[in-house]
Amino acid sequence: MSHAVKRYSSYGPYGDGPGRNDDDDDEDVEGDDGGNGGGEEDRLGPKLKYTPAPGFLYFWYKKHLIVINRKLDLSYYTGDIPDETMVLTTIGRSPTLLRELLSEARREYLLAQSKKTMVYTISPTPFAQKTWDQGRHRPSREISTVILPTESKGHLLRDVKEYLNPVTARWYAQRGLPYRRGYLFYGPPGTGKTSLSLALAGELKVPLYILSLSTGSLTDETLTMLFVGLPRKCIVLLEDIDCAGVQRNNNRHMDDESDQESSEEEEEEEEEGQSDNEPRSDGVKAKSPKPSKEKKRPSKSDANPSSSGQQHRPPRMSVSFSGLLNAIDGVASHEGRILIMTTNHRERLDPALIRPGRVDMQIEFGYAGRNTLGEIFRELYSRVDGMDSATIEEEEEVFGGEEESLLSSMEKTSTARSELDRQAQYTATIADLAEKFADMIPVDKFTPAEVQGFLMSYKRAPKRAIRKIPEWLNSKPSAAGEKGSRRAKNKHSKKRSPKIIKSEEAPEPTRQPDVVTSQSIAFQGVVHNSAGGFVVNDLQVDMEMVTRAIQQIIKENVGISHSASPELNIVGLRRRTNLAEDTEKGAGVHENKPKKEVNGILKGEVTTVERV
Ligand SMILES: Nc1ncnc2c1ncn2[C@@H]1O[C@H](COP(=O)(O)OP(=O)(O)OP(=O)(O)O)[C@@H](O)[C@H]1O
Repeated sequence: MSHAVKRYSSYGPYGDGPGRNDDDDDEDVEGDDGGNGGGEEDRLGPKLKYTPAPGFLYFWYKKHLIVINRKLDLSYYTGDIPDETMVLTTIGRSPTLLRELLSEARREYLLAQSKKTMVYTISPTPFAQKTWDQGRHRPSREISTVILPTESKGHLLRDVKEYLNPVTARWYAQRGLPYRRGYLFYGPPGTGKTSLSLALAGELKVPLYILSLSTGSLTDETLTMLFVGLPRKCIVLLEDIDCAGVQRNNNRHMDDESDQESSEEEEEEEEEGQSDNEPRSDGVKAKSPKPSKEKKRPSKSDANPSSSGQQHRPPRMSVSFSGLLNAIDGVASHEGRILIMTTNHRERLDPALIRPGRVDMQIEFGYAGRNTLGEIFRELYSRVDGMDSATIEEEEEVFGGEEESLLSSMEKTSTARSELDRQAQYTATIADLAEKFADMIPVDKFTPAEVQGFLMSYKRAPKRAIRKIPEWLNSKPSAAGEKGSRRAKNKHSKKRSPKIIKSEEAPEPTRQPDVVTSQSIAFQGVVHNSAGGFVVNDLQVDMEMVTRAIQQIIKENVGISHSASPELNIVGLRRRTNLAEDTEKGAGVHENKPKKEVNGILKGEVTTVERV
C-alpha cells in the first residue's frame, strides 16, 4: 500500500506562498525554522538540522515497515509546483496505517505551528513587479500582550470572530454582499497598531500579509497583483495609508504648516485646560488623545525633511487613490479577507477610503493612559521566566542582585508556603508596583512603545525601574518637570521661537556662540554590521544596544553631534525583509545612505538637539 504526499519546498519560489488556500498550510514542514520550533542555537550559532535525503528511506511505525521515496521533481529548479513528492509504502492491503501516520504527522505539525503566525511581506526584487515573499513563521504574539482598553480589544475580537464564522459567510452570500471586512487602526507611531495586527493573526490562526504604502515603490498594477495573490482567508495589513497618493491633496500642505503654527497655541491650551494627572478614558473611539499631541509628535509620513520644516516636498504618490480603492474592493479583491489599514494621520484620509463598507470599524490608539501604564508594567513583569513556578532563588534573581530583597520575607517562610501562595504574593507585589509605576508616569505623555522601551532596560528588576523613573523623566524634554515645573518650562519656551532654543541643554564650550535647533524626527535607521558593529537580528533585541546603534547611525548619517546629547526615544522597532529596497530608496530621513553591509532597519523616533 502506498500513499503519495506532495510537499511544497520552502526554498522554491512558491514555498508557503500566496494563492494557496489555507489547507495548504498543513503540508509545508520546513519553514525557516525547519519545523523544529526555530531559534535553536548553541553558543556557536544555529544548530544543524537534518532532513531525509532524496531517495529511499525506511522506518518502523507501529511495528510496520514504512518505506519513503522522496523525489525532488525537476520543477523544483524551474519553480513550478509541486516540487517534491514523497511516496510512503508499507506491506499490507489496508490504507489505515498510512492514514494514521499522515494524520499524526499533520497533528504534530499543526500543533507546532499553532503558536506561530505566518507573516508575508513583499519580496525584495530588483524588478518593478513585486510579489509576496515566501513568508516566515513568527512566534504568535498573545493578544493579551497588546495593551489596549479592554472594550476596544474585546469589541474588535468579537467583531472579527463573528465575521469569520461560517454562518456569517453564508449570511453575506445569501444577500449577495461582498464578504470582506475592513478596519482602520489610527494613532501615533509606537502605540501598538502593528502589534495588534500580528496578535490578531495569531489569535485567528490566519496568515498576515504586510504591505506598506510608505515605501513609495508600489504602483497601482503591483498593488492589484499583490491583492490578487492573497489567499482566501488572511489578514492584510496595509500600513501608512496616508503616505501614498491617498490623502486629500489640498490639505496636506496646509496641515503641515498649521501643525507648526498652532503648536504654540496648543501648548497654551493644554496648559490652561488640562490637568496633568487627569486620567484619560482610554476608550475605543474615545475622544482622540488630544489631537494636538498627535501633531506634535512625528509620524512616519513626517519622516522626510519636509515635515521638519526644512523644505516642503510633495509626498511620493506611486499608488493612486483609485488604484488603492480598486485593490481594496475591486473585482480582484478576495472574498474572506480581513483588511487592516493603519495611519498616523486619520484626518488626512479621504472620507471615501474609510467609508463604511471599506472600513467597518475604526480603532484609535493613543498615548498611554493610567490603566495602560499599569498594564504594561504588569504584563512585562508578570511573565518573567520561571516566576510562576519558580524557586525562591529564581525570584530573587528576578529582582536583581542589588535589589532590596523584595521577597526575602517570602524566602524565610517559603518552606511553609505552597507554591500557589508564593505565586499569589508575587502577583500581588507586581500589582502594587504597577500602581506605583502608573502613579509616577505622567498620563497621555508617552507611547506604550516608549514606556516599554524604558522598562526593558530593567527586565528583571521592577523595583529598580521604579526608582529610575525620575531620572528617565528628567531625560525626556517632553516630560521634564511635569506639573508645576512643566508649566514653567512651557512659559519659558514661549519667550523664544518654537524652533530655536538656547543651548543650555547641550552646552558646546568650544563653539561660540551656539544656536541649536531642537528637533523631533521620526526616522528609520539602517543598522549595519561593519564599522559600528551593531547587528539587529530580530525584534527581541536589547534596547540599550539598539539605542547605541541609533546613536551611531545618527552620528554617521545625519551628522548630529554626540556632544549634543541626543535623546533617543525609541518608539518602534521592526526588521524588514525588503532591506535592499528600503536602503536604495533611502529609508526615513537619511539622504546619506550607508554604503556598508545592511542587516536591518530600525524604525524610531529621535528627539535631539542639532547645531545649525
Ligand atoms: N499598546 C501596546 N501594547 C503593548 N506593546 C506596545 C503597544 N504599543 C506599542 N507597543 C510596543 O512598541 C513597539 C512598537 O509598536 P507597534 O509597531 O505595534 O506600533 P505602531 O503603532 O504600529 O507604530 P507605527 O505607526 O510606527 O507602525 C512594539 O514592540 C510593541 O511591543
